[in-house]
Amino acid sequence: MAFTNVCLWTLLAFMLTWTVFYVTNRGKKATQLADAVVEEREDGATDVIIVGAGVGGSALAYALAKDGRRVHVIERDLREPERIMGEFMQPGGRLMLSKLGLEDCLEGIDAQKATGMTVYKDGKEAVASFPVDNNNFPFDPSARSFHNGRFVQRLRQKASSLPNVRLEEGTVKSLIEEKGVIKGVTYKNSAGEETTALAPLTVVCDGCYSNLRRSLNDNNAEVLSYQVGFISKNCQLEEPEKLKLIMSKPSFTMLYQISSTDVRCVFEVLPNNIPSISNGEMATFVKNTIAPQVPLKLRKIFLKGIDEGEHIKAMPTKKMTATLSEKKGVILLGDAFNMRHPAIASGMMVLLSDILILRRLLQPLSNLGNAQKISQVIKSFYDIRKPMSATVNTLGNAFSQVLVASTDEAKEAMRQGCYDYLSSGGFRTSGMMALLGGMNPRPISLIYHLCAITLSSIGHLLSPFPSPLRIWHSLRLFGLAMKMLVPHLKAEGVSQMLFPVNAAAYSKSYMAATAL
Ligand SMILES: Cc1cc2nc3c(=O)[nH]c(=O)nc-3n(C[C@H](O)[C@H](O)[C@H](O)COP(=O)(O)OP(=O)(O)OC[C@H]3O[C@@H](n4cnc5c(N)ncnc54)[C@H](O)[C@@H]3O)c2cc1C
Repeated sequence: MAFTNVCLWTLLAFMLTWTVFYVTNRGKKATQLADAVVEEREDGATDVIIVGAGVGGSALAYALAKDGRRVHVIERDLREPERIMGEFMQPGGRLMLSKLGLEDCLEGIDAQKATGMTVYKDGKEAVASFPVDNNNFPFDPSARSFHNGRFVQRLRQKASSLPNVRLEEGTVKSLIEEKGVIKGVTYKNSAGEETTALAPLTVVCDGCYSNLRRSLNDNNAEVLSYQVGFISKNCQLEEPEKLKLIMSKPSFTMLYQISSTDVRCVFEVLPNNIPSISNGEMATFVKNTIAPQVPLKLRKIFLKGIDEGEHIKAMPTKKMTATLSEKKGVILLGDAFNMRHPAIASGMMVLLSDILILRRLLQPLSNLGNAQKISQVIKSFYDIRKPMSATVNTLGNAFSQVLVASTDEAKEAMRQGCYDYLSSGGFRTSGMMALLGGMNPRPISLIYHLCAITLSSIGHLLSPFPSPLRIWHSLRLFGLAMKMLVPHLKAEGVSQMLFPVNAAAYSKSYMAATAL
């Protein structure tokens, strides 16, 4: 007893000493920072240069200009983009848009309401809806799907309608750097002249093919697969409010309404086996391999686009963990900063959440020329974004792996388990849909549901009785699940992800009903 008491008191004393040391040290650091001689730059009329006016660059330009910053956005091509990415805005993303005052950019573009999805596997189907009674989500629980280019144009118009935003067509060639501080960019303007722009802060938001990232960090994107898509025009899906997810082979196929008359058809192919689009092999692959797996009631619409010779496009799907740059005076954002598999269509949501966080952190700074303070902002930004970004990144990467068909019994059991879980209704379905919709960005909930899927898949595999072979497959399935989850957790930072206070703070600040 006496020994236990001594141990407890020693531990308490240690913790008290550590706390006092930590608090004092933090105080000292803060004072040092305030006293530090910081370089205040006066670079003329611009506060922020933004490279790229895609989803992120345009939204950020609007947010910062609303706070009074003078923003110069340089975009390579101001025509309406035609892409097969960024066509589905999750409910969580719509909440972020509304907090940024940009919700009206989803209006006037014939965007379609989506309330969930219908999942198809081996002749069976199940409906999974976004939960309508989620007390933690203070917004309309529905998504919107649309032509990405129309949405981007609305964002650009909205940003450039502000007098303190200058949106210019030009291609940024390089960043101007002096002693580790980014001072601006060199770019080719629409007249073809090489010129420069200077500002105390440069935000690089040049998308998934970013050229500028290389001069800021050595982060490399990993190509996971390709998404191949085309549009079937002048048609409407049965129950158009539900995205159709088909668990096909080699991986998933999706159909969703992107306007009142256009249906996006998209499927995934693995990197080592991509039929050529230009010589017609892809169209044949669609007809002979993918179409027969599309349920009969959807097949006519699926084939319509191919039969009418609609353009087929392929996009690499990539993943890249977020890494901070050592350089000062610069922020990387959007796909140039962080990417996850797009199976759960959430890249824009993470990006808009990032913009909200950055905007809030930058608001107290009267002058963006204090490179040291900007560095502090970036470090805080990196931590605050974790609940949303880590949940979405881990879910996207794990979900995409589960959706790949396999002849391996353990992998297939996991895939079946995922279908069963999503189609079971009740708490399991609503929990997963809240995660997929960005309505509950809590890593701990994600881990809970991923573990539950694993355990129910194992239960399924062992039934009706646990033979030695079934036990062996179950153990392998468990190993696979760990292999799927652990690297993602490690990449996102276990402690940052699992510390529940971070998620609670994020929800309180960024998911609350109140405007920012
Ligand atoms: C196949 C696929 C499907 C996806 N589907 C979805 C989805 O349904 N929902 C979702 O939320 N997310 C989805 N995503 C992710 C989402 O599209 C991205 O996260 C989002 O578009 C990133 O926005 P961004 O502003 O970083 O980049 P972008 O929107 O790509 O914008 C980058 C801009 O920078 C410009 N630019 C590039 N280089 C230069 C330069 N040197 N100088 C000047 N300008 C330059 C480009 O022209 C472009 O306008 C998908 C991704 C993929 C790959």
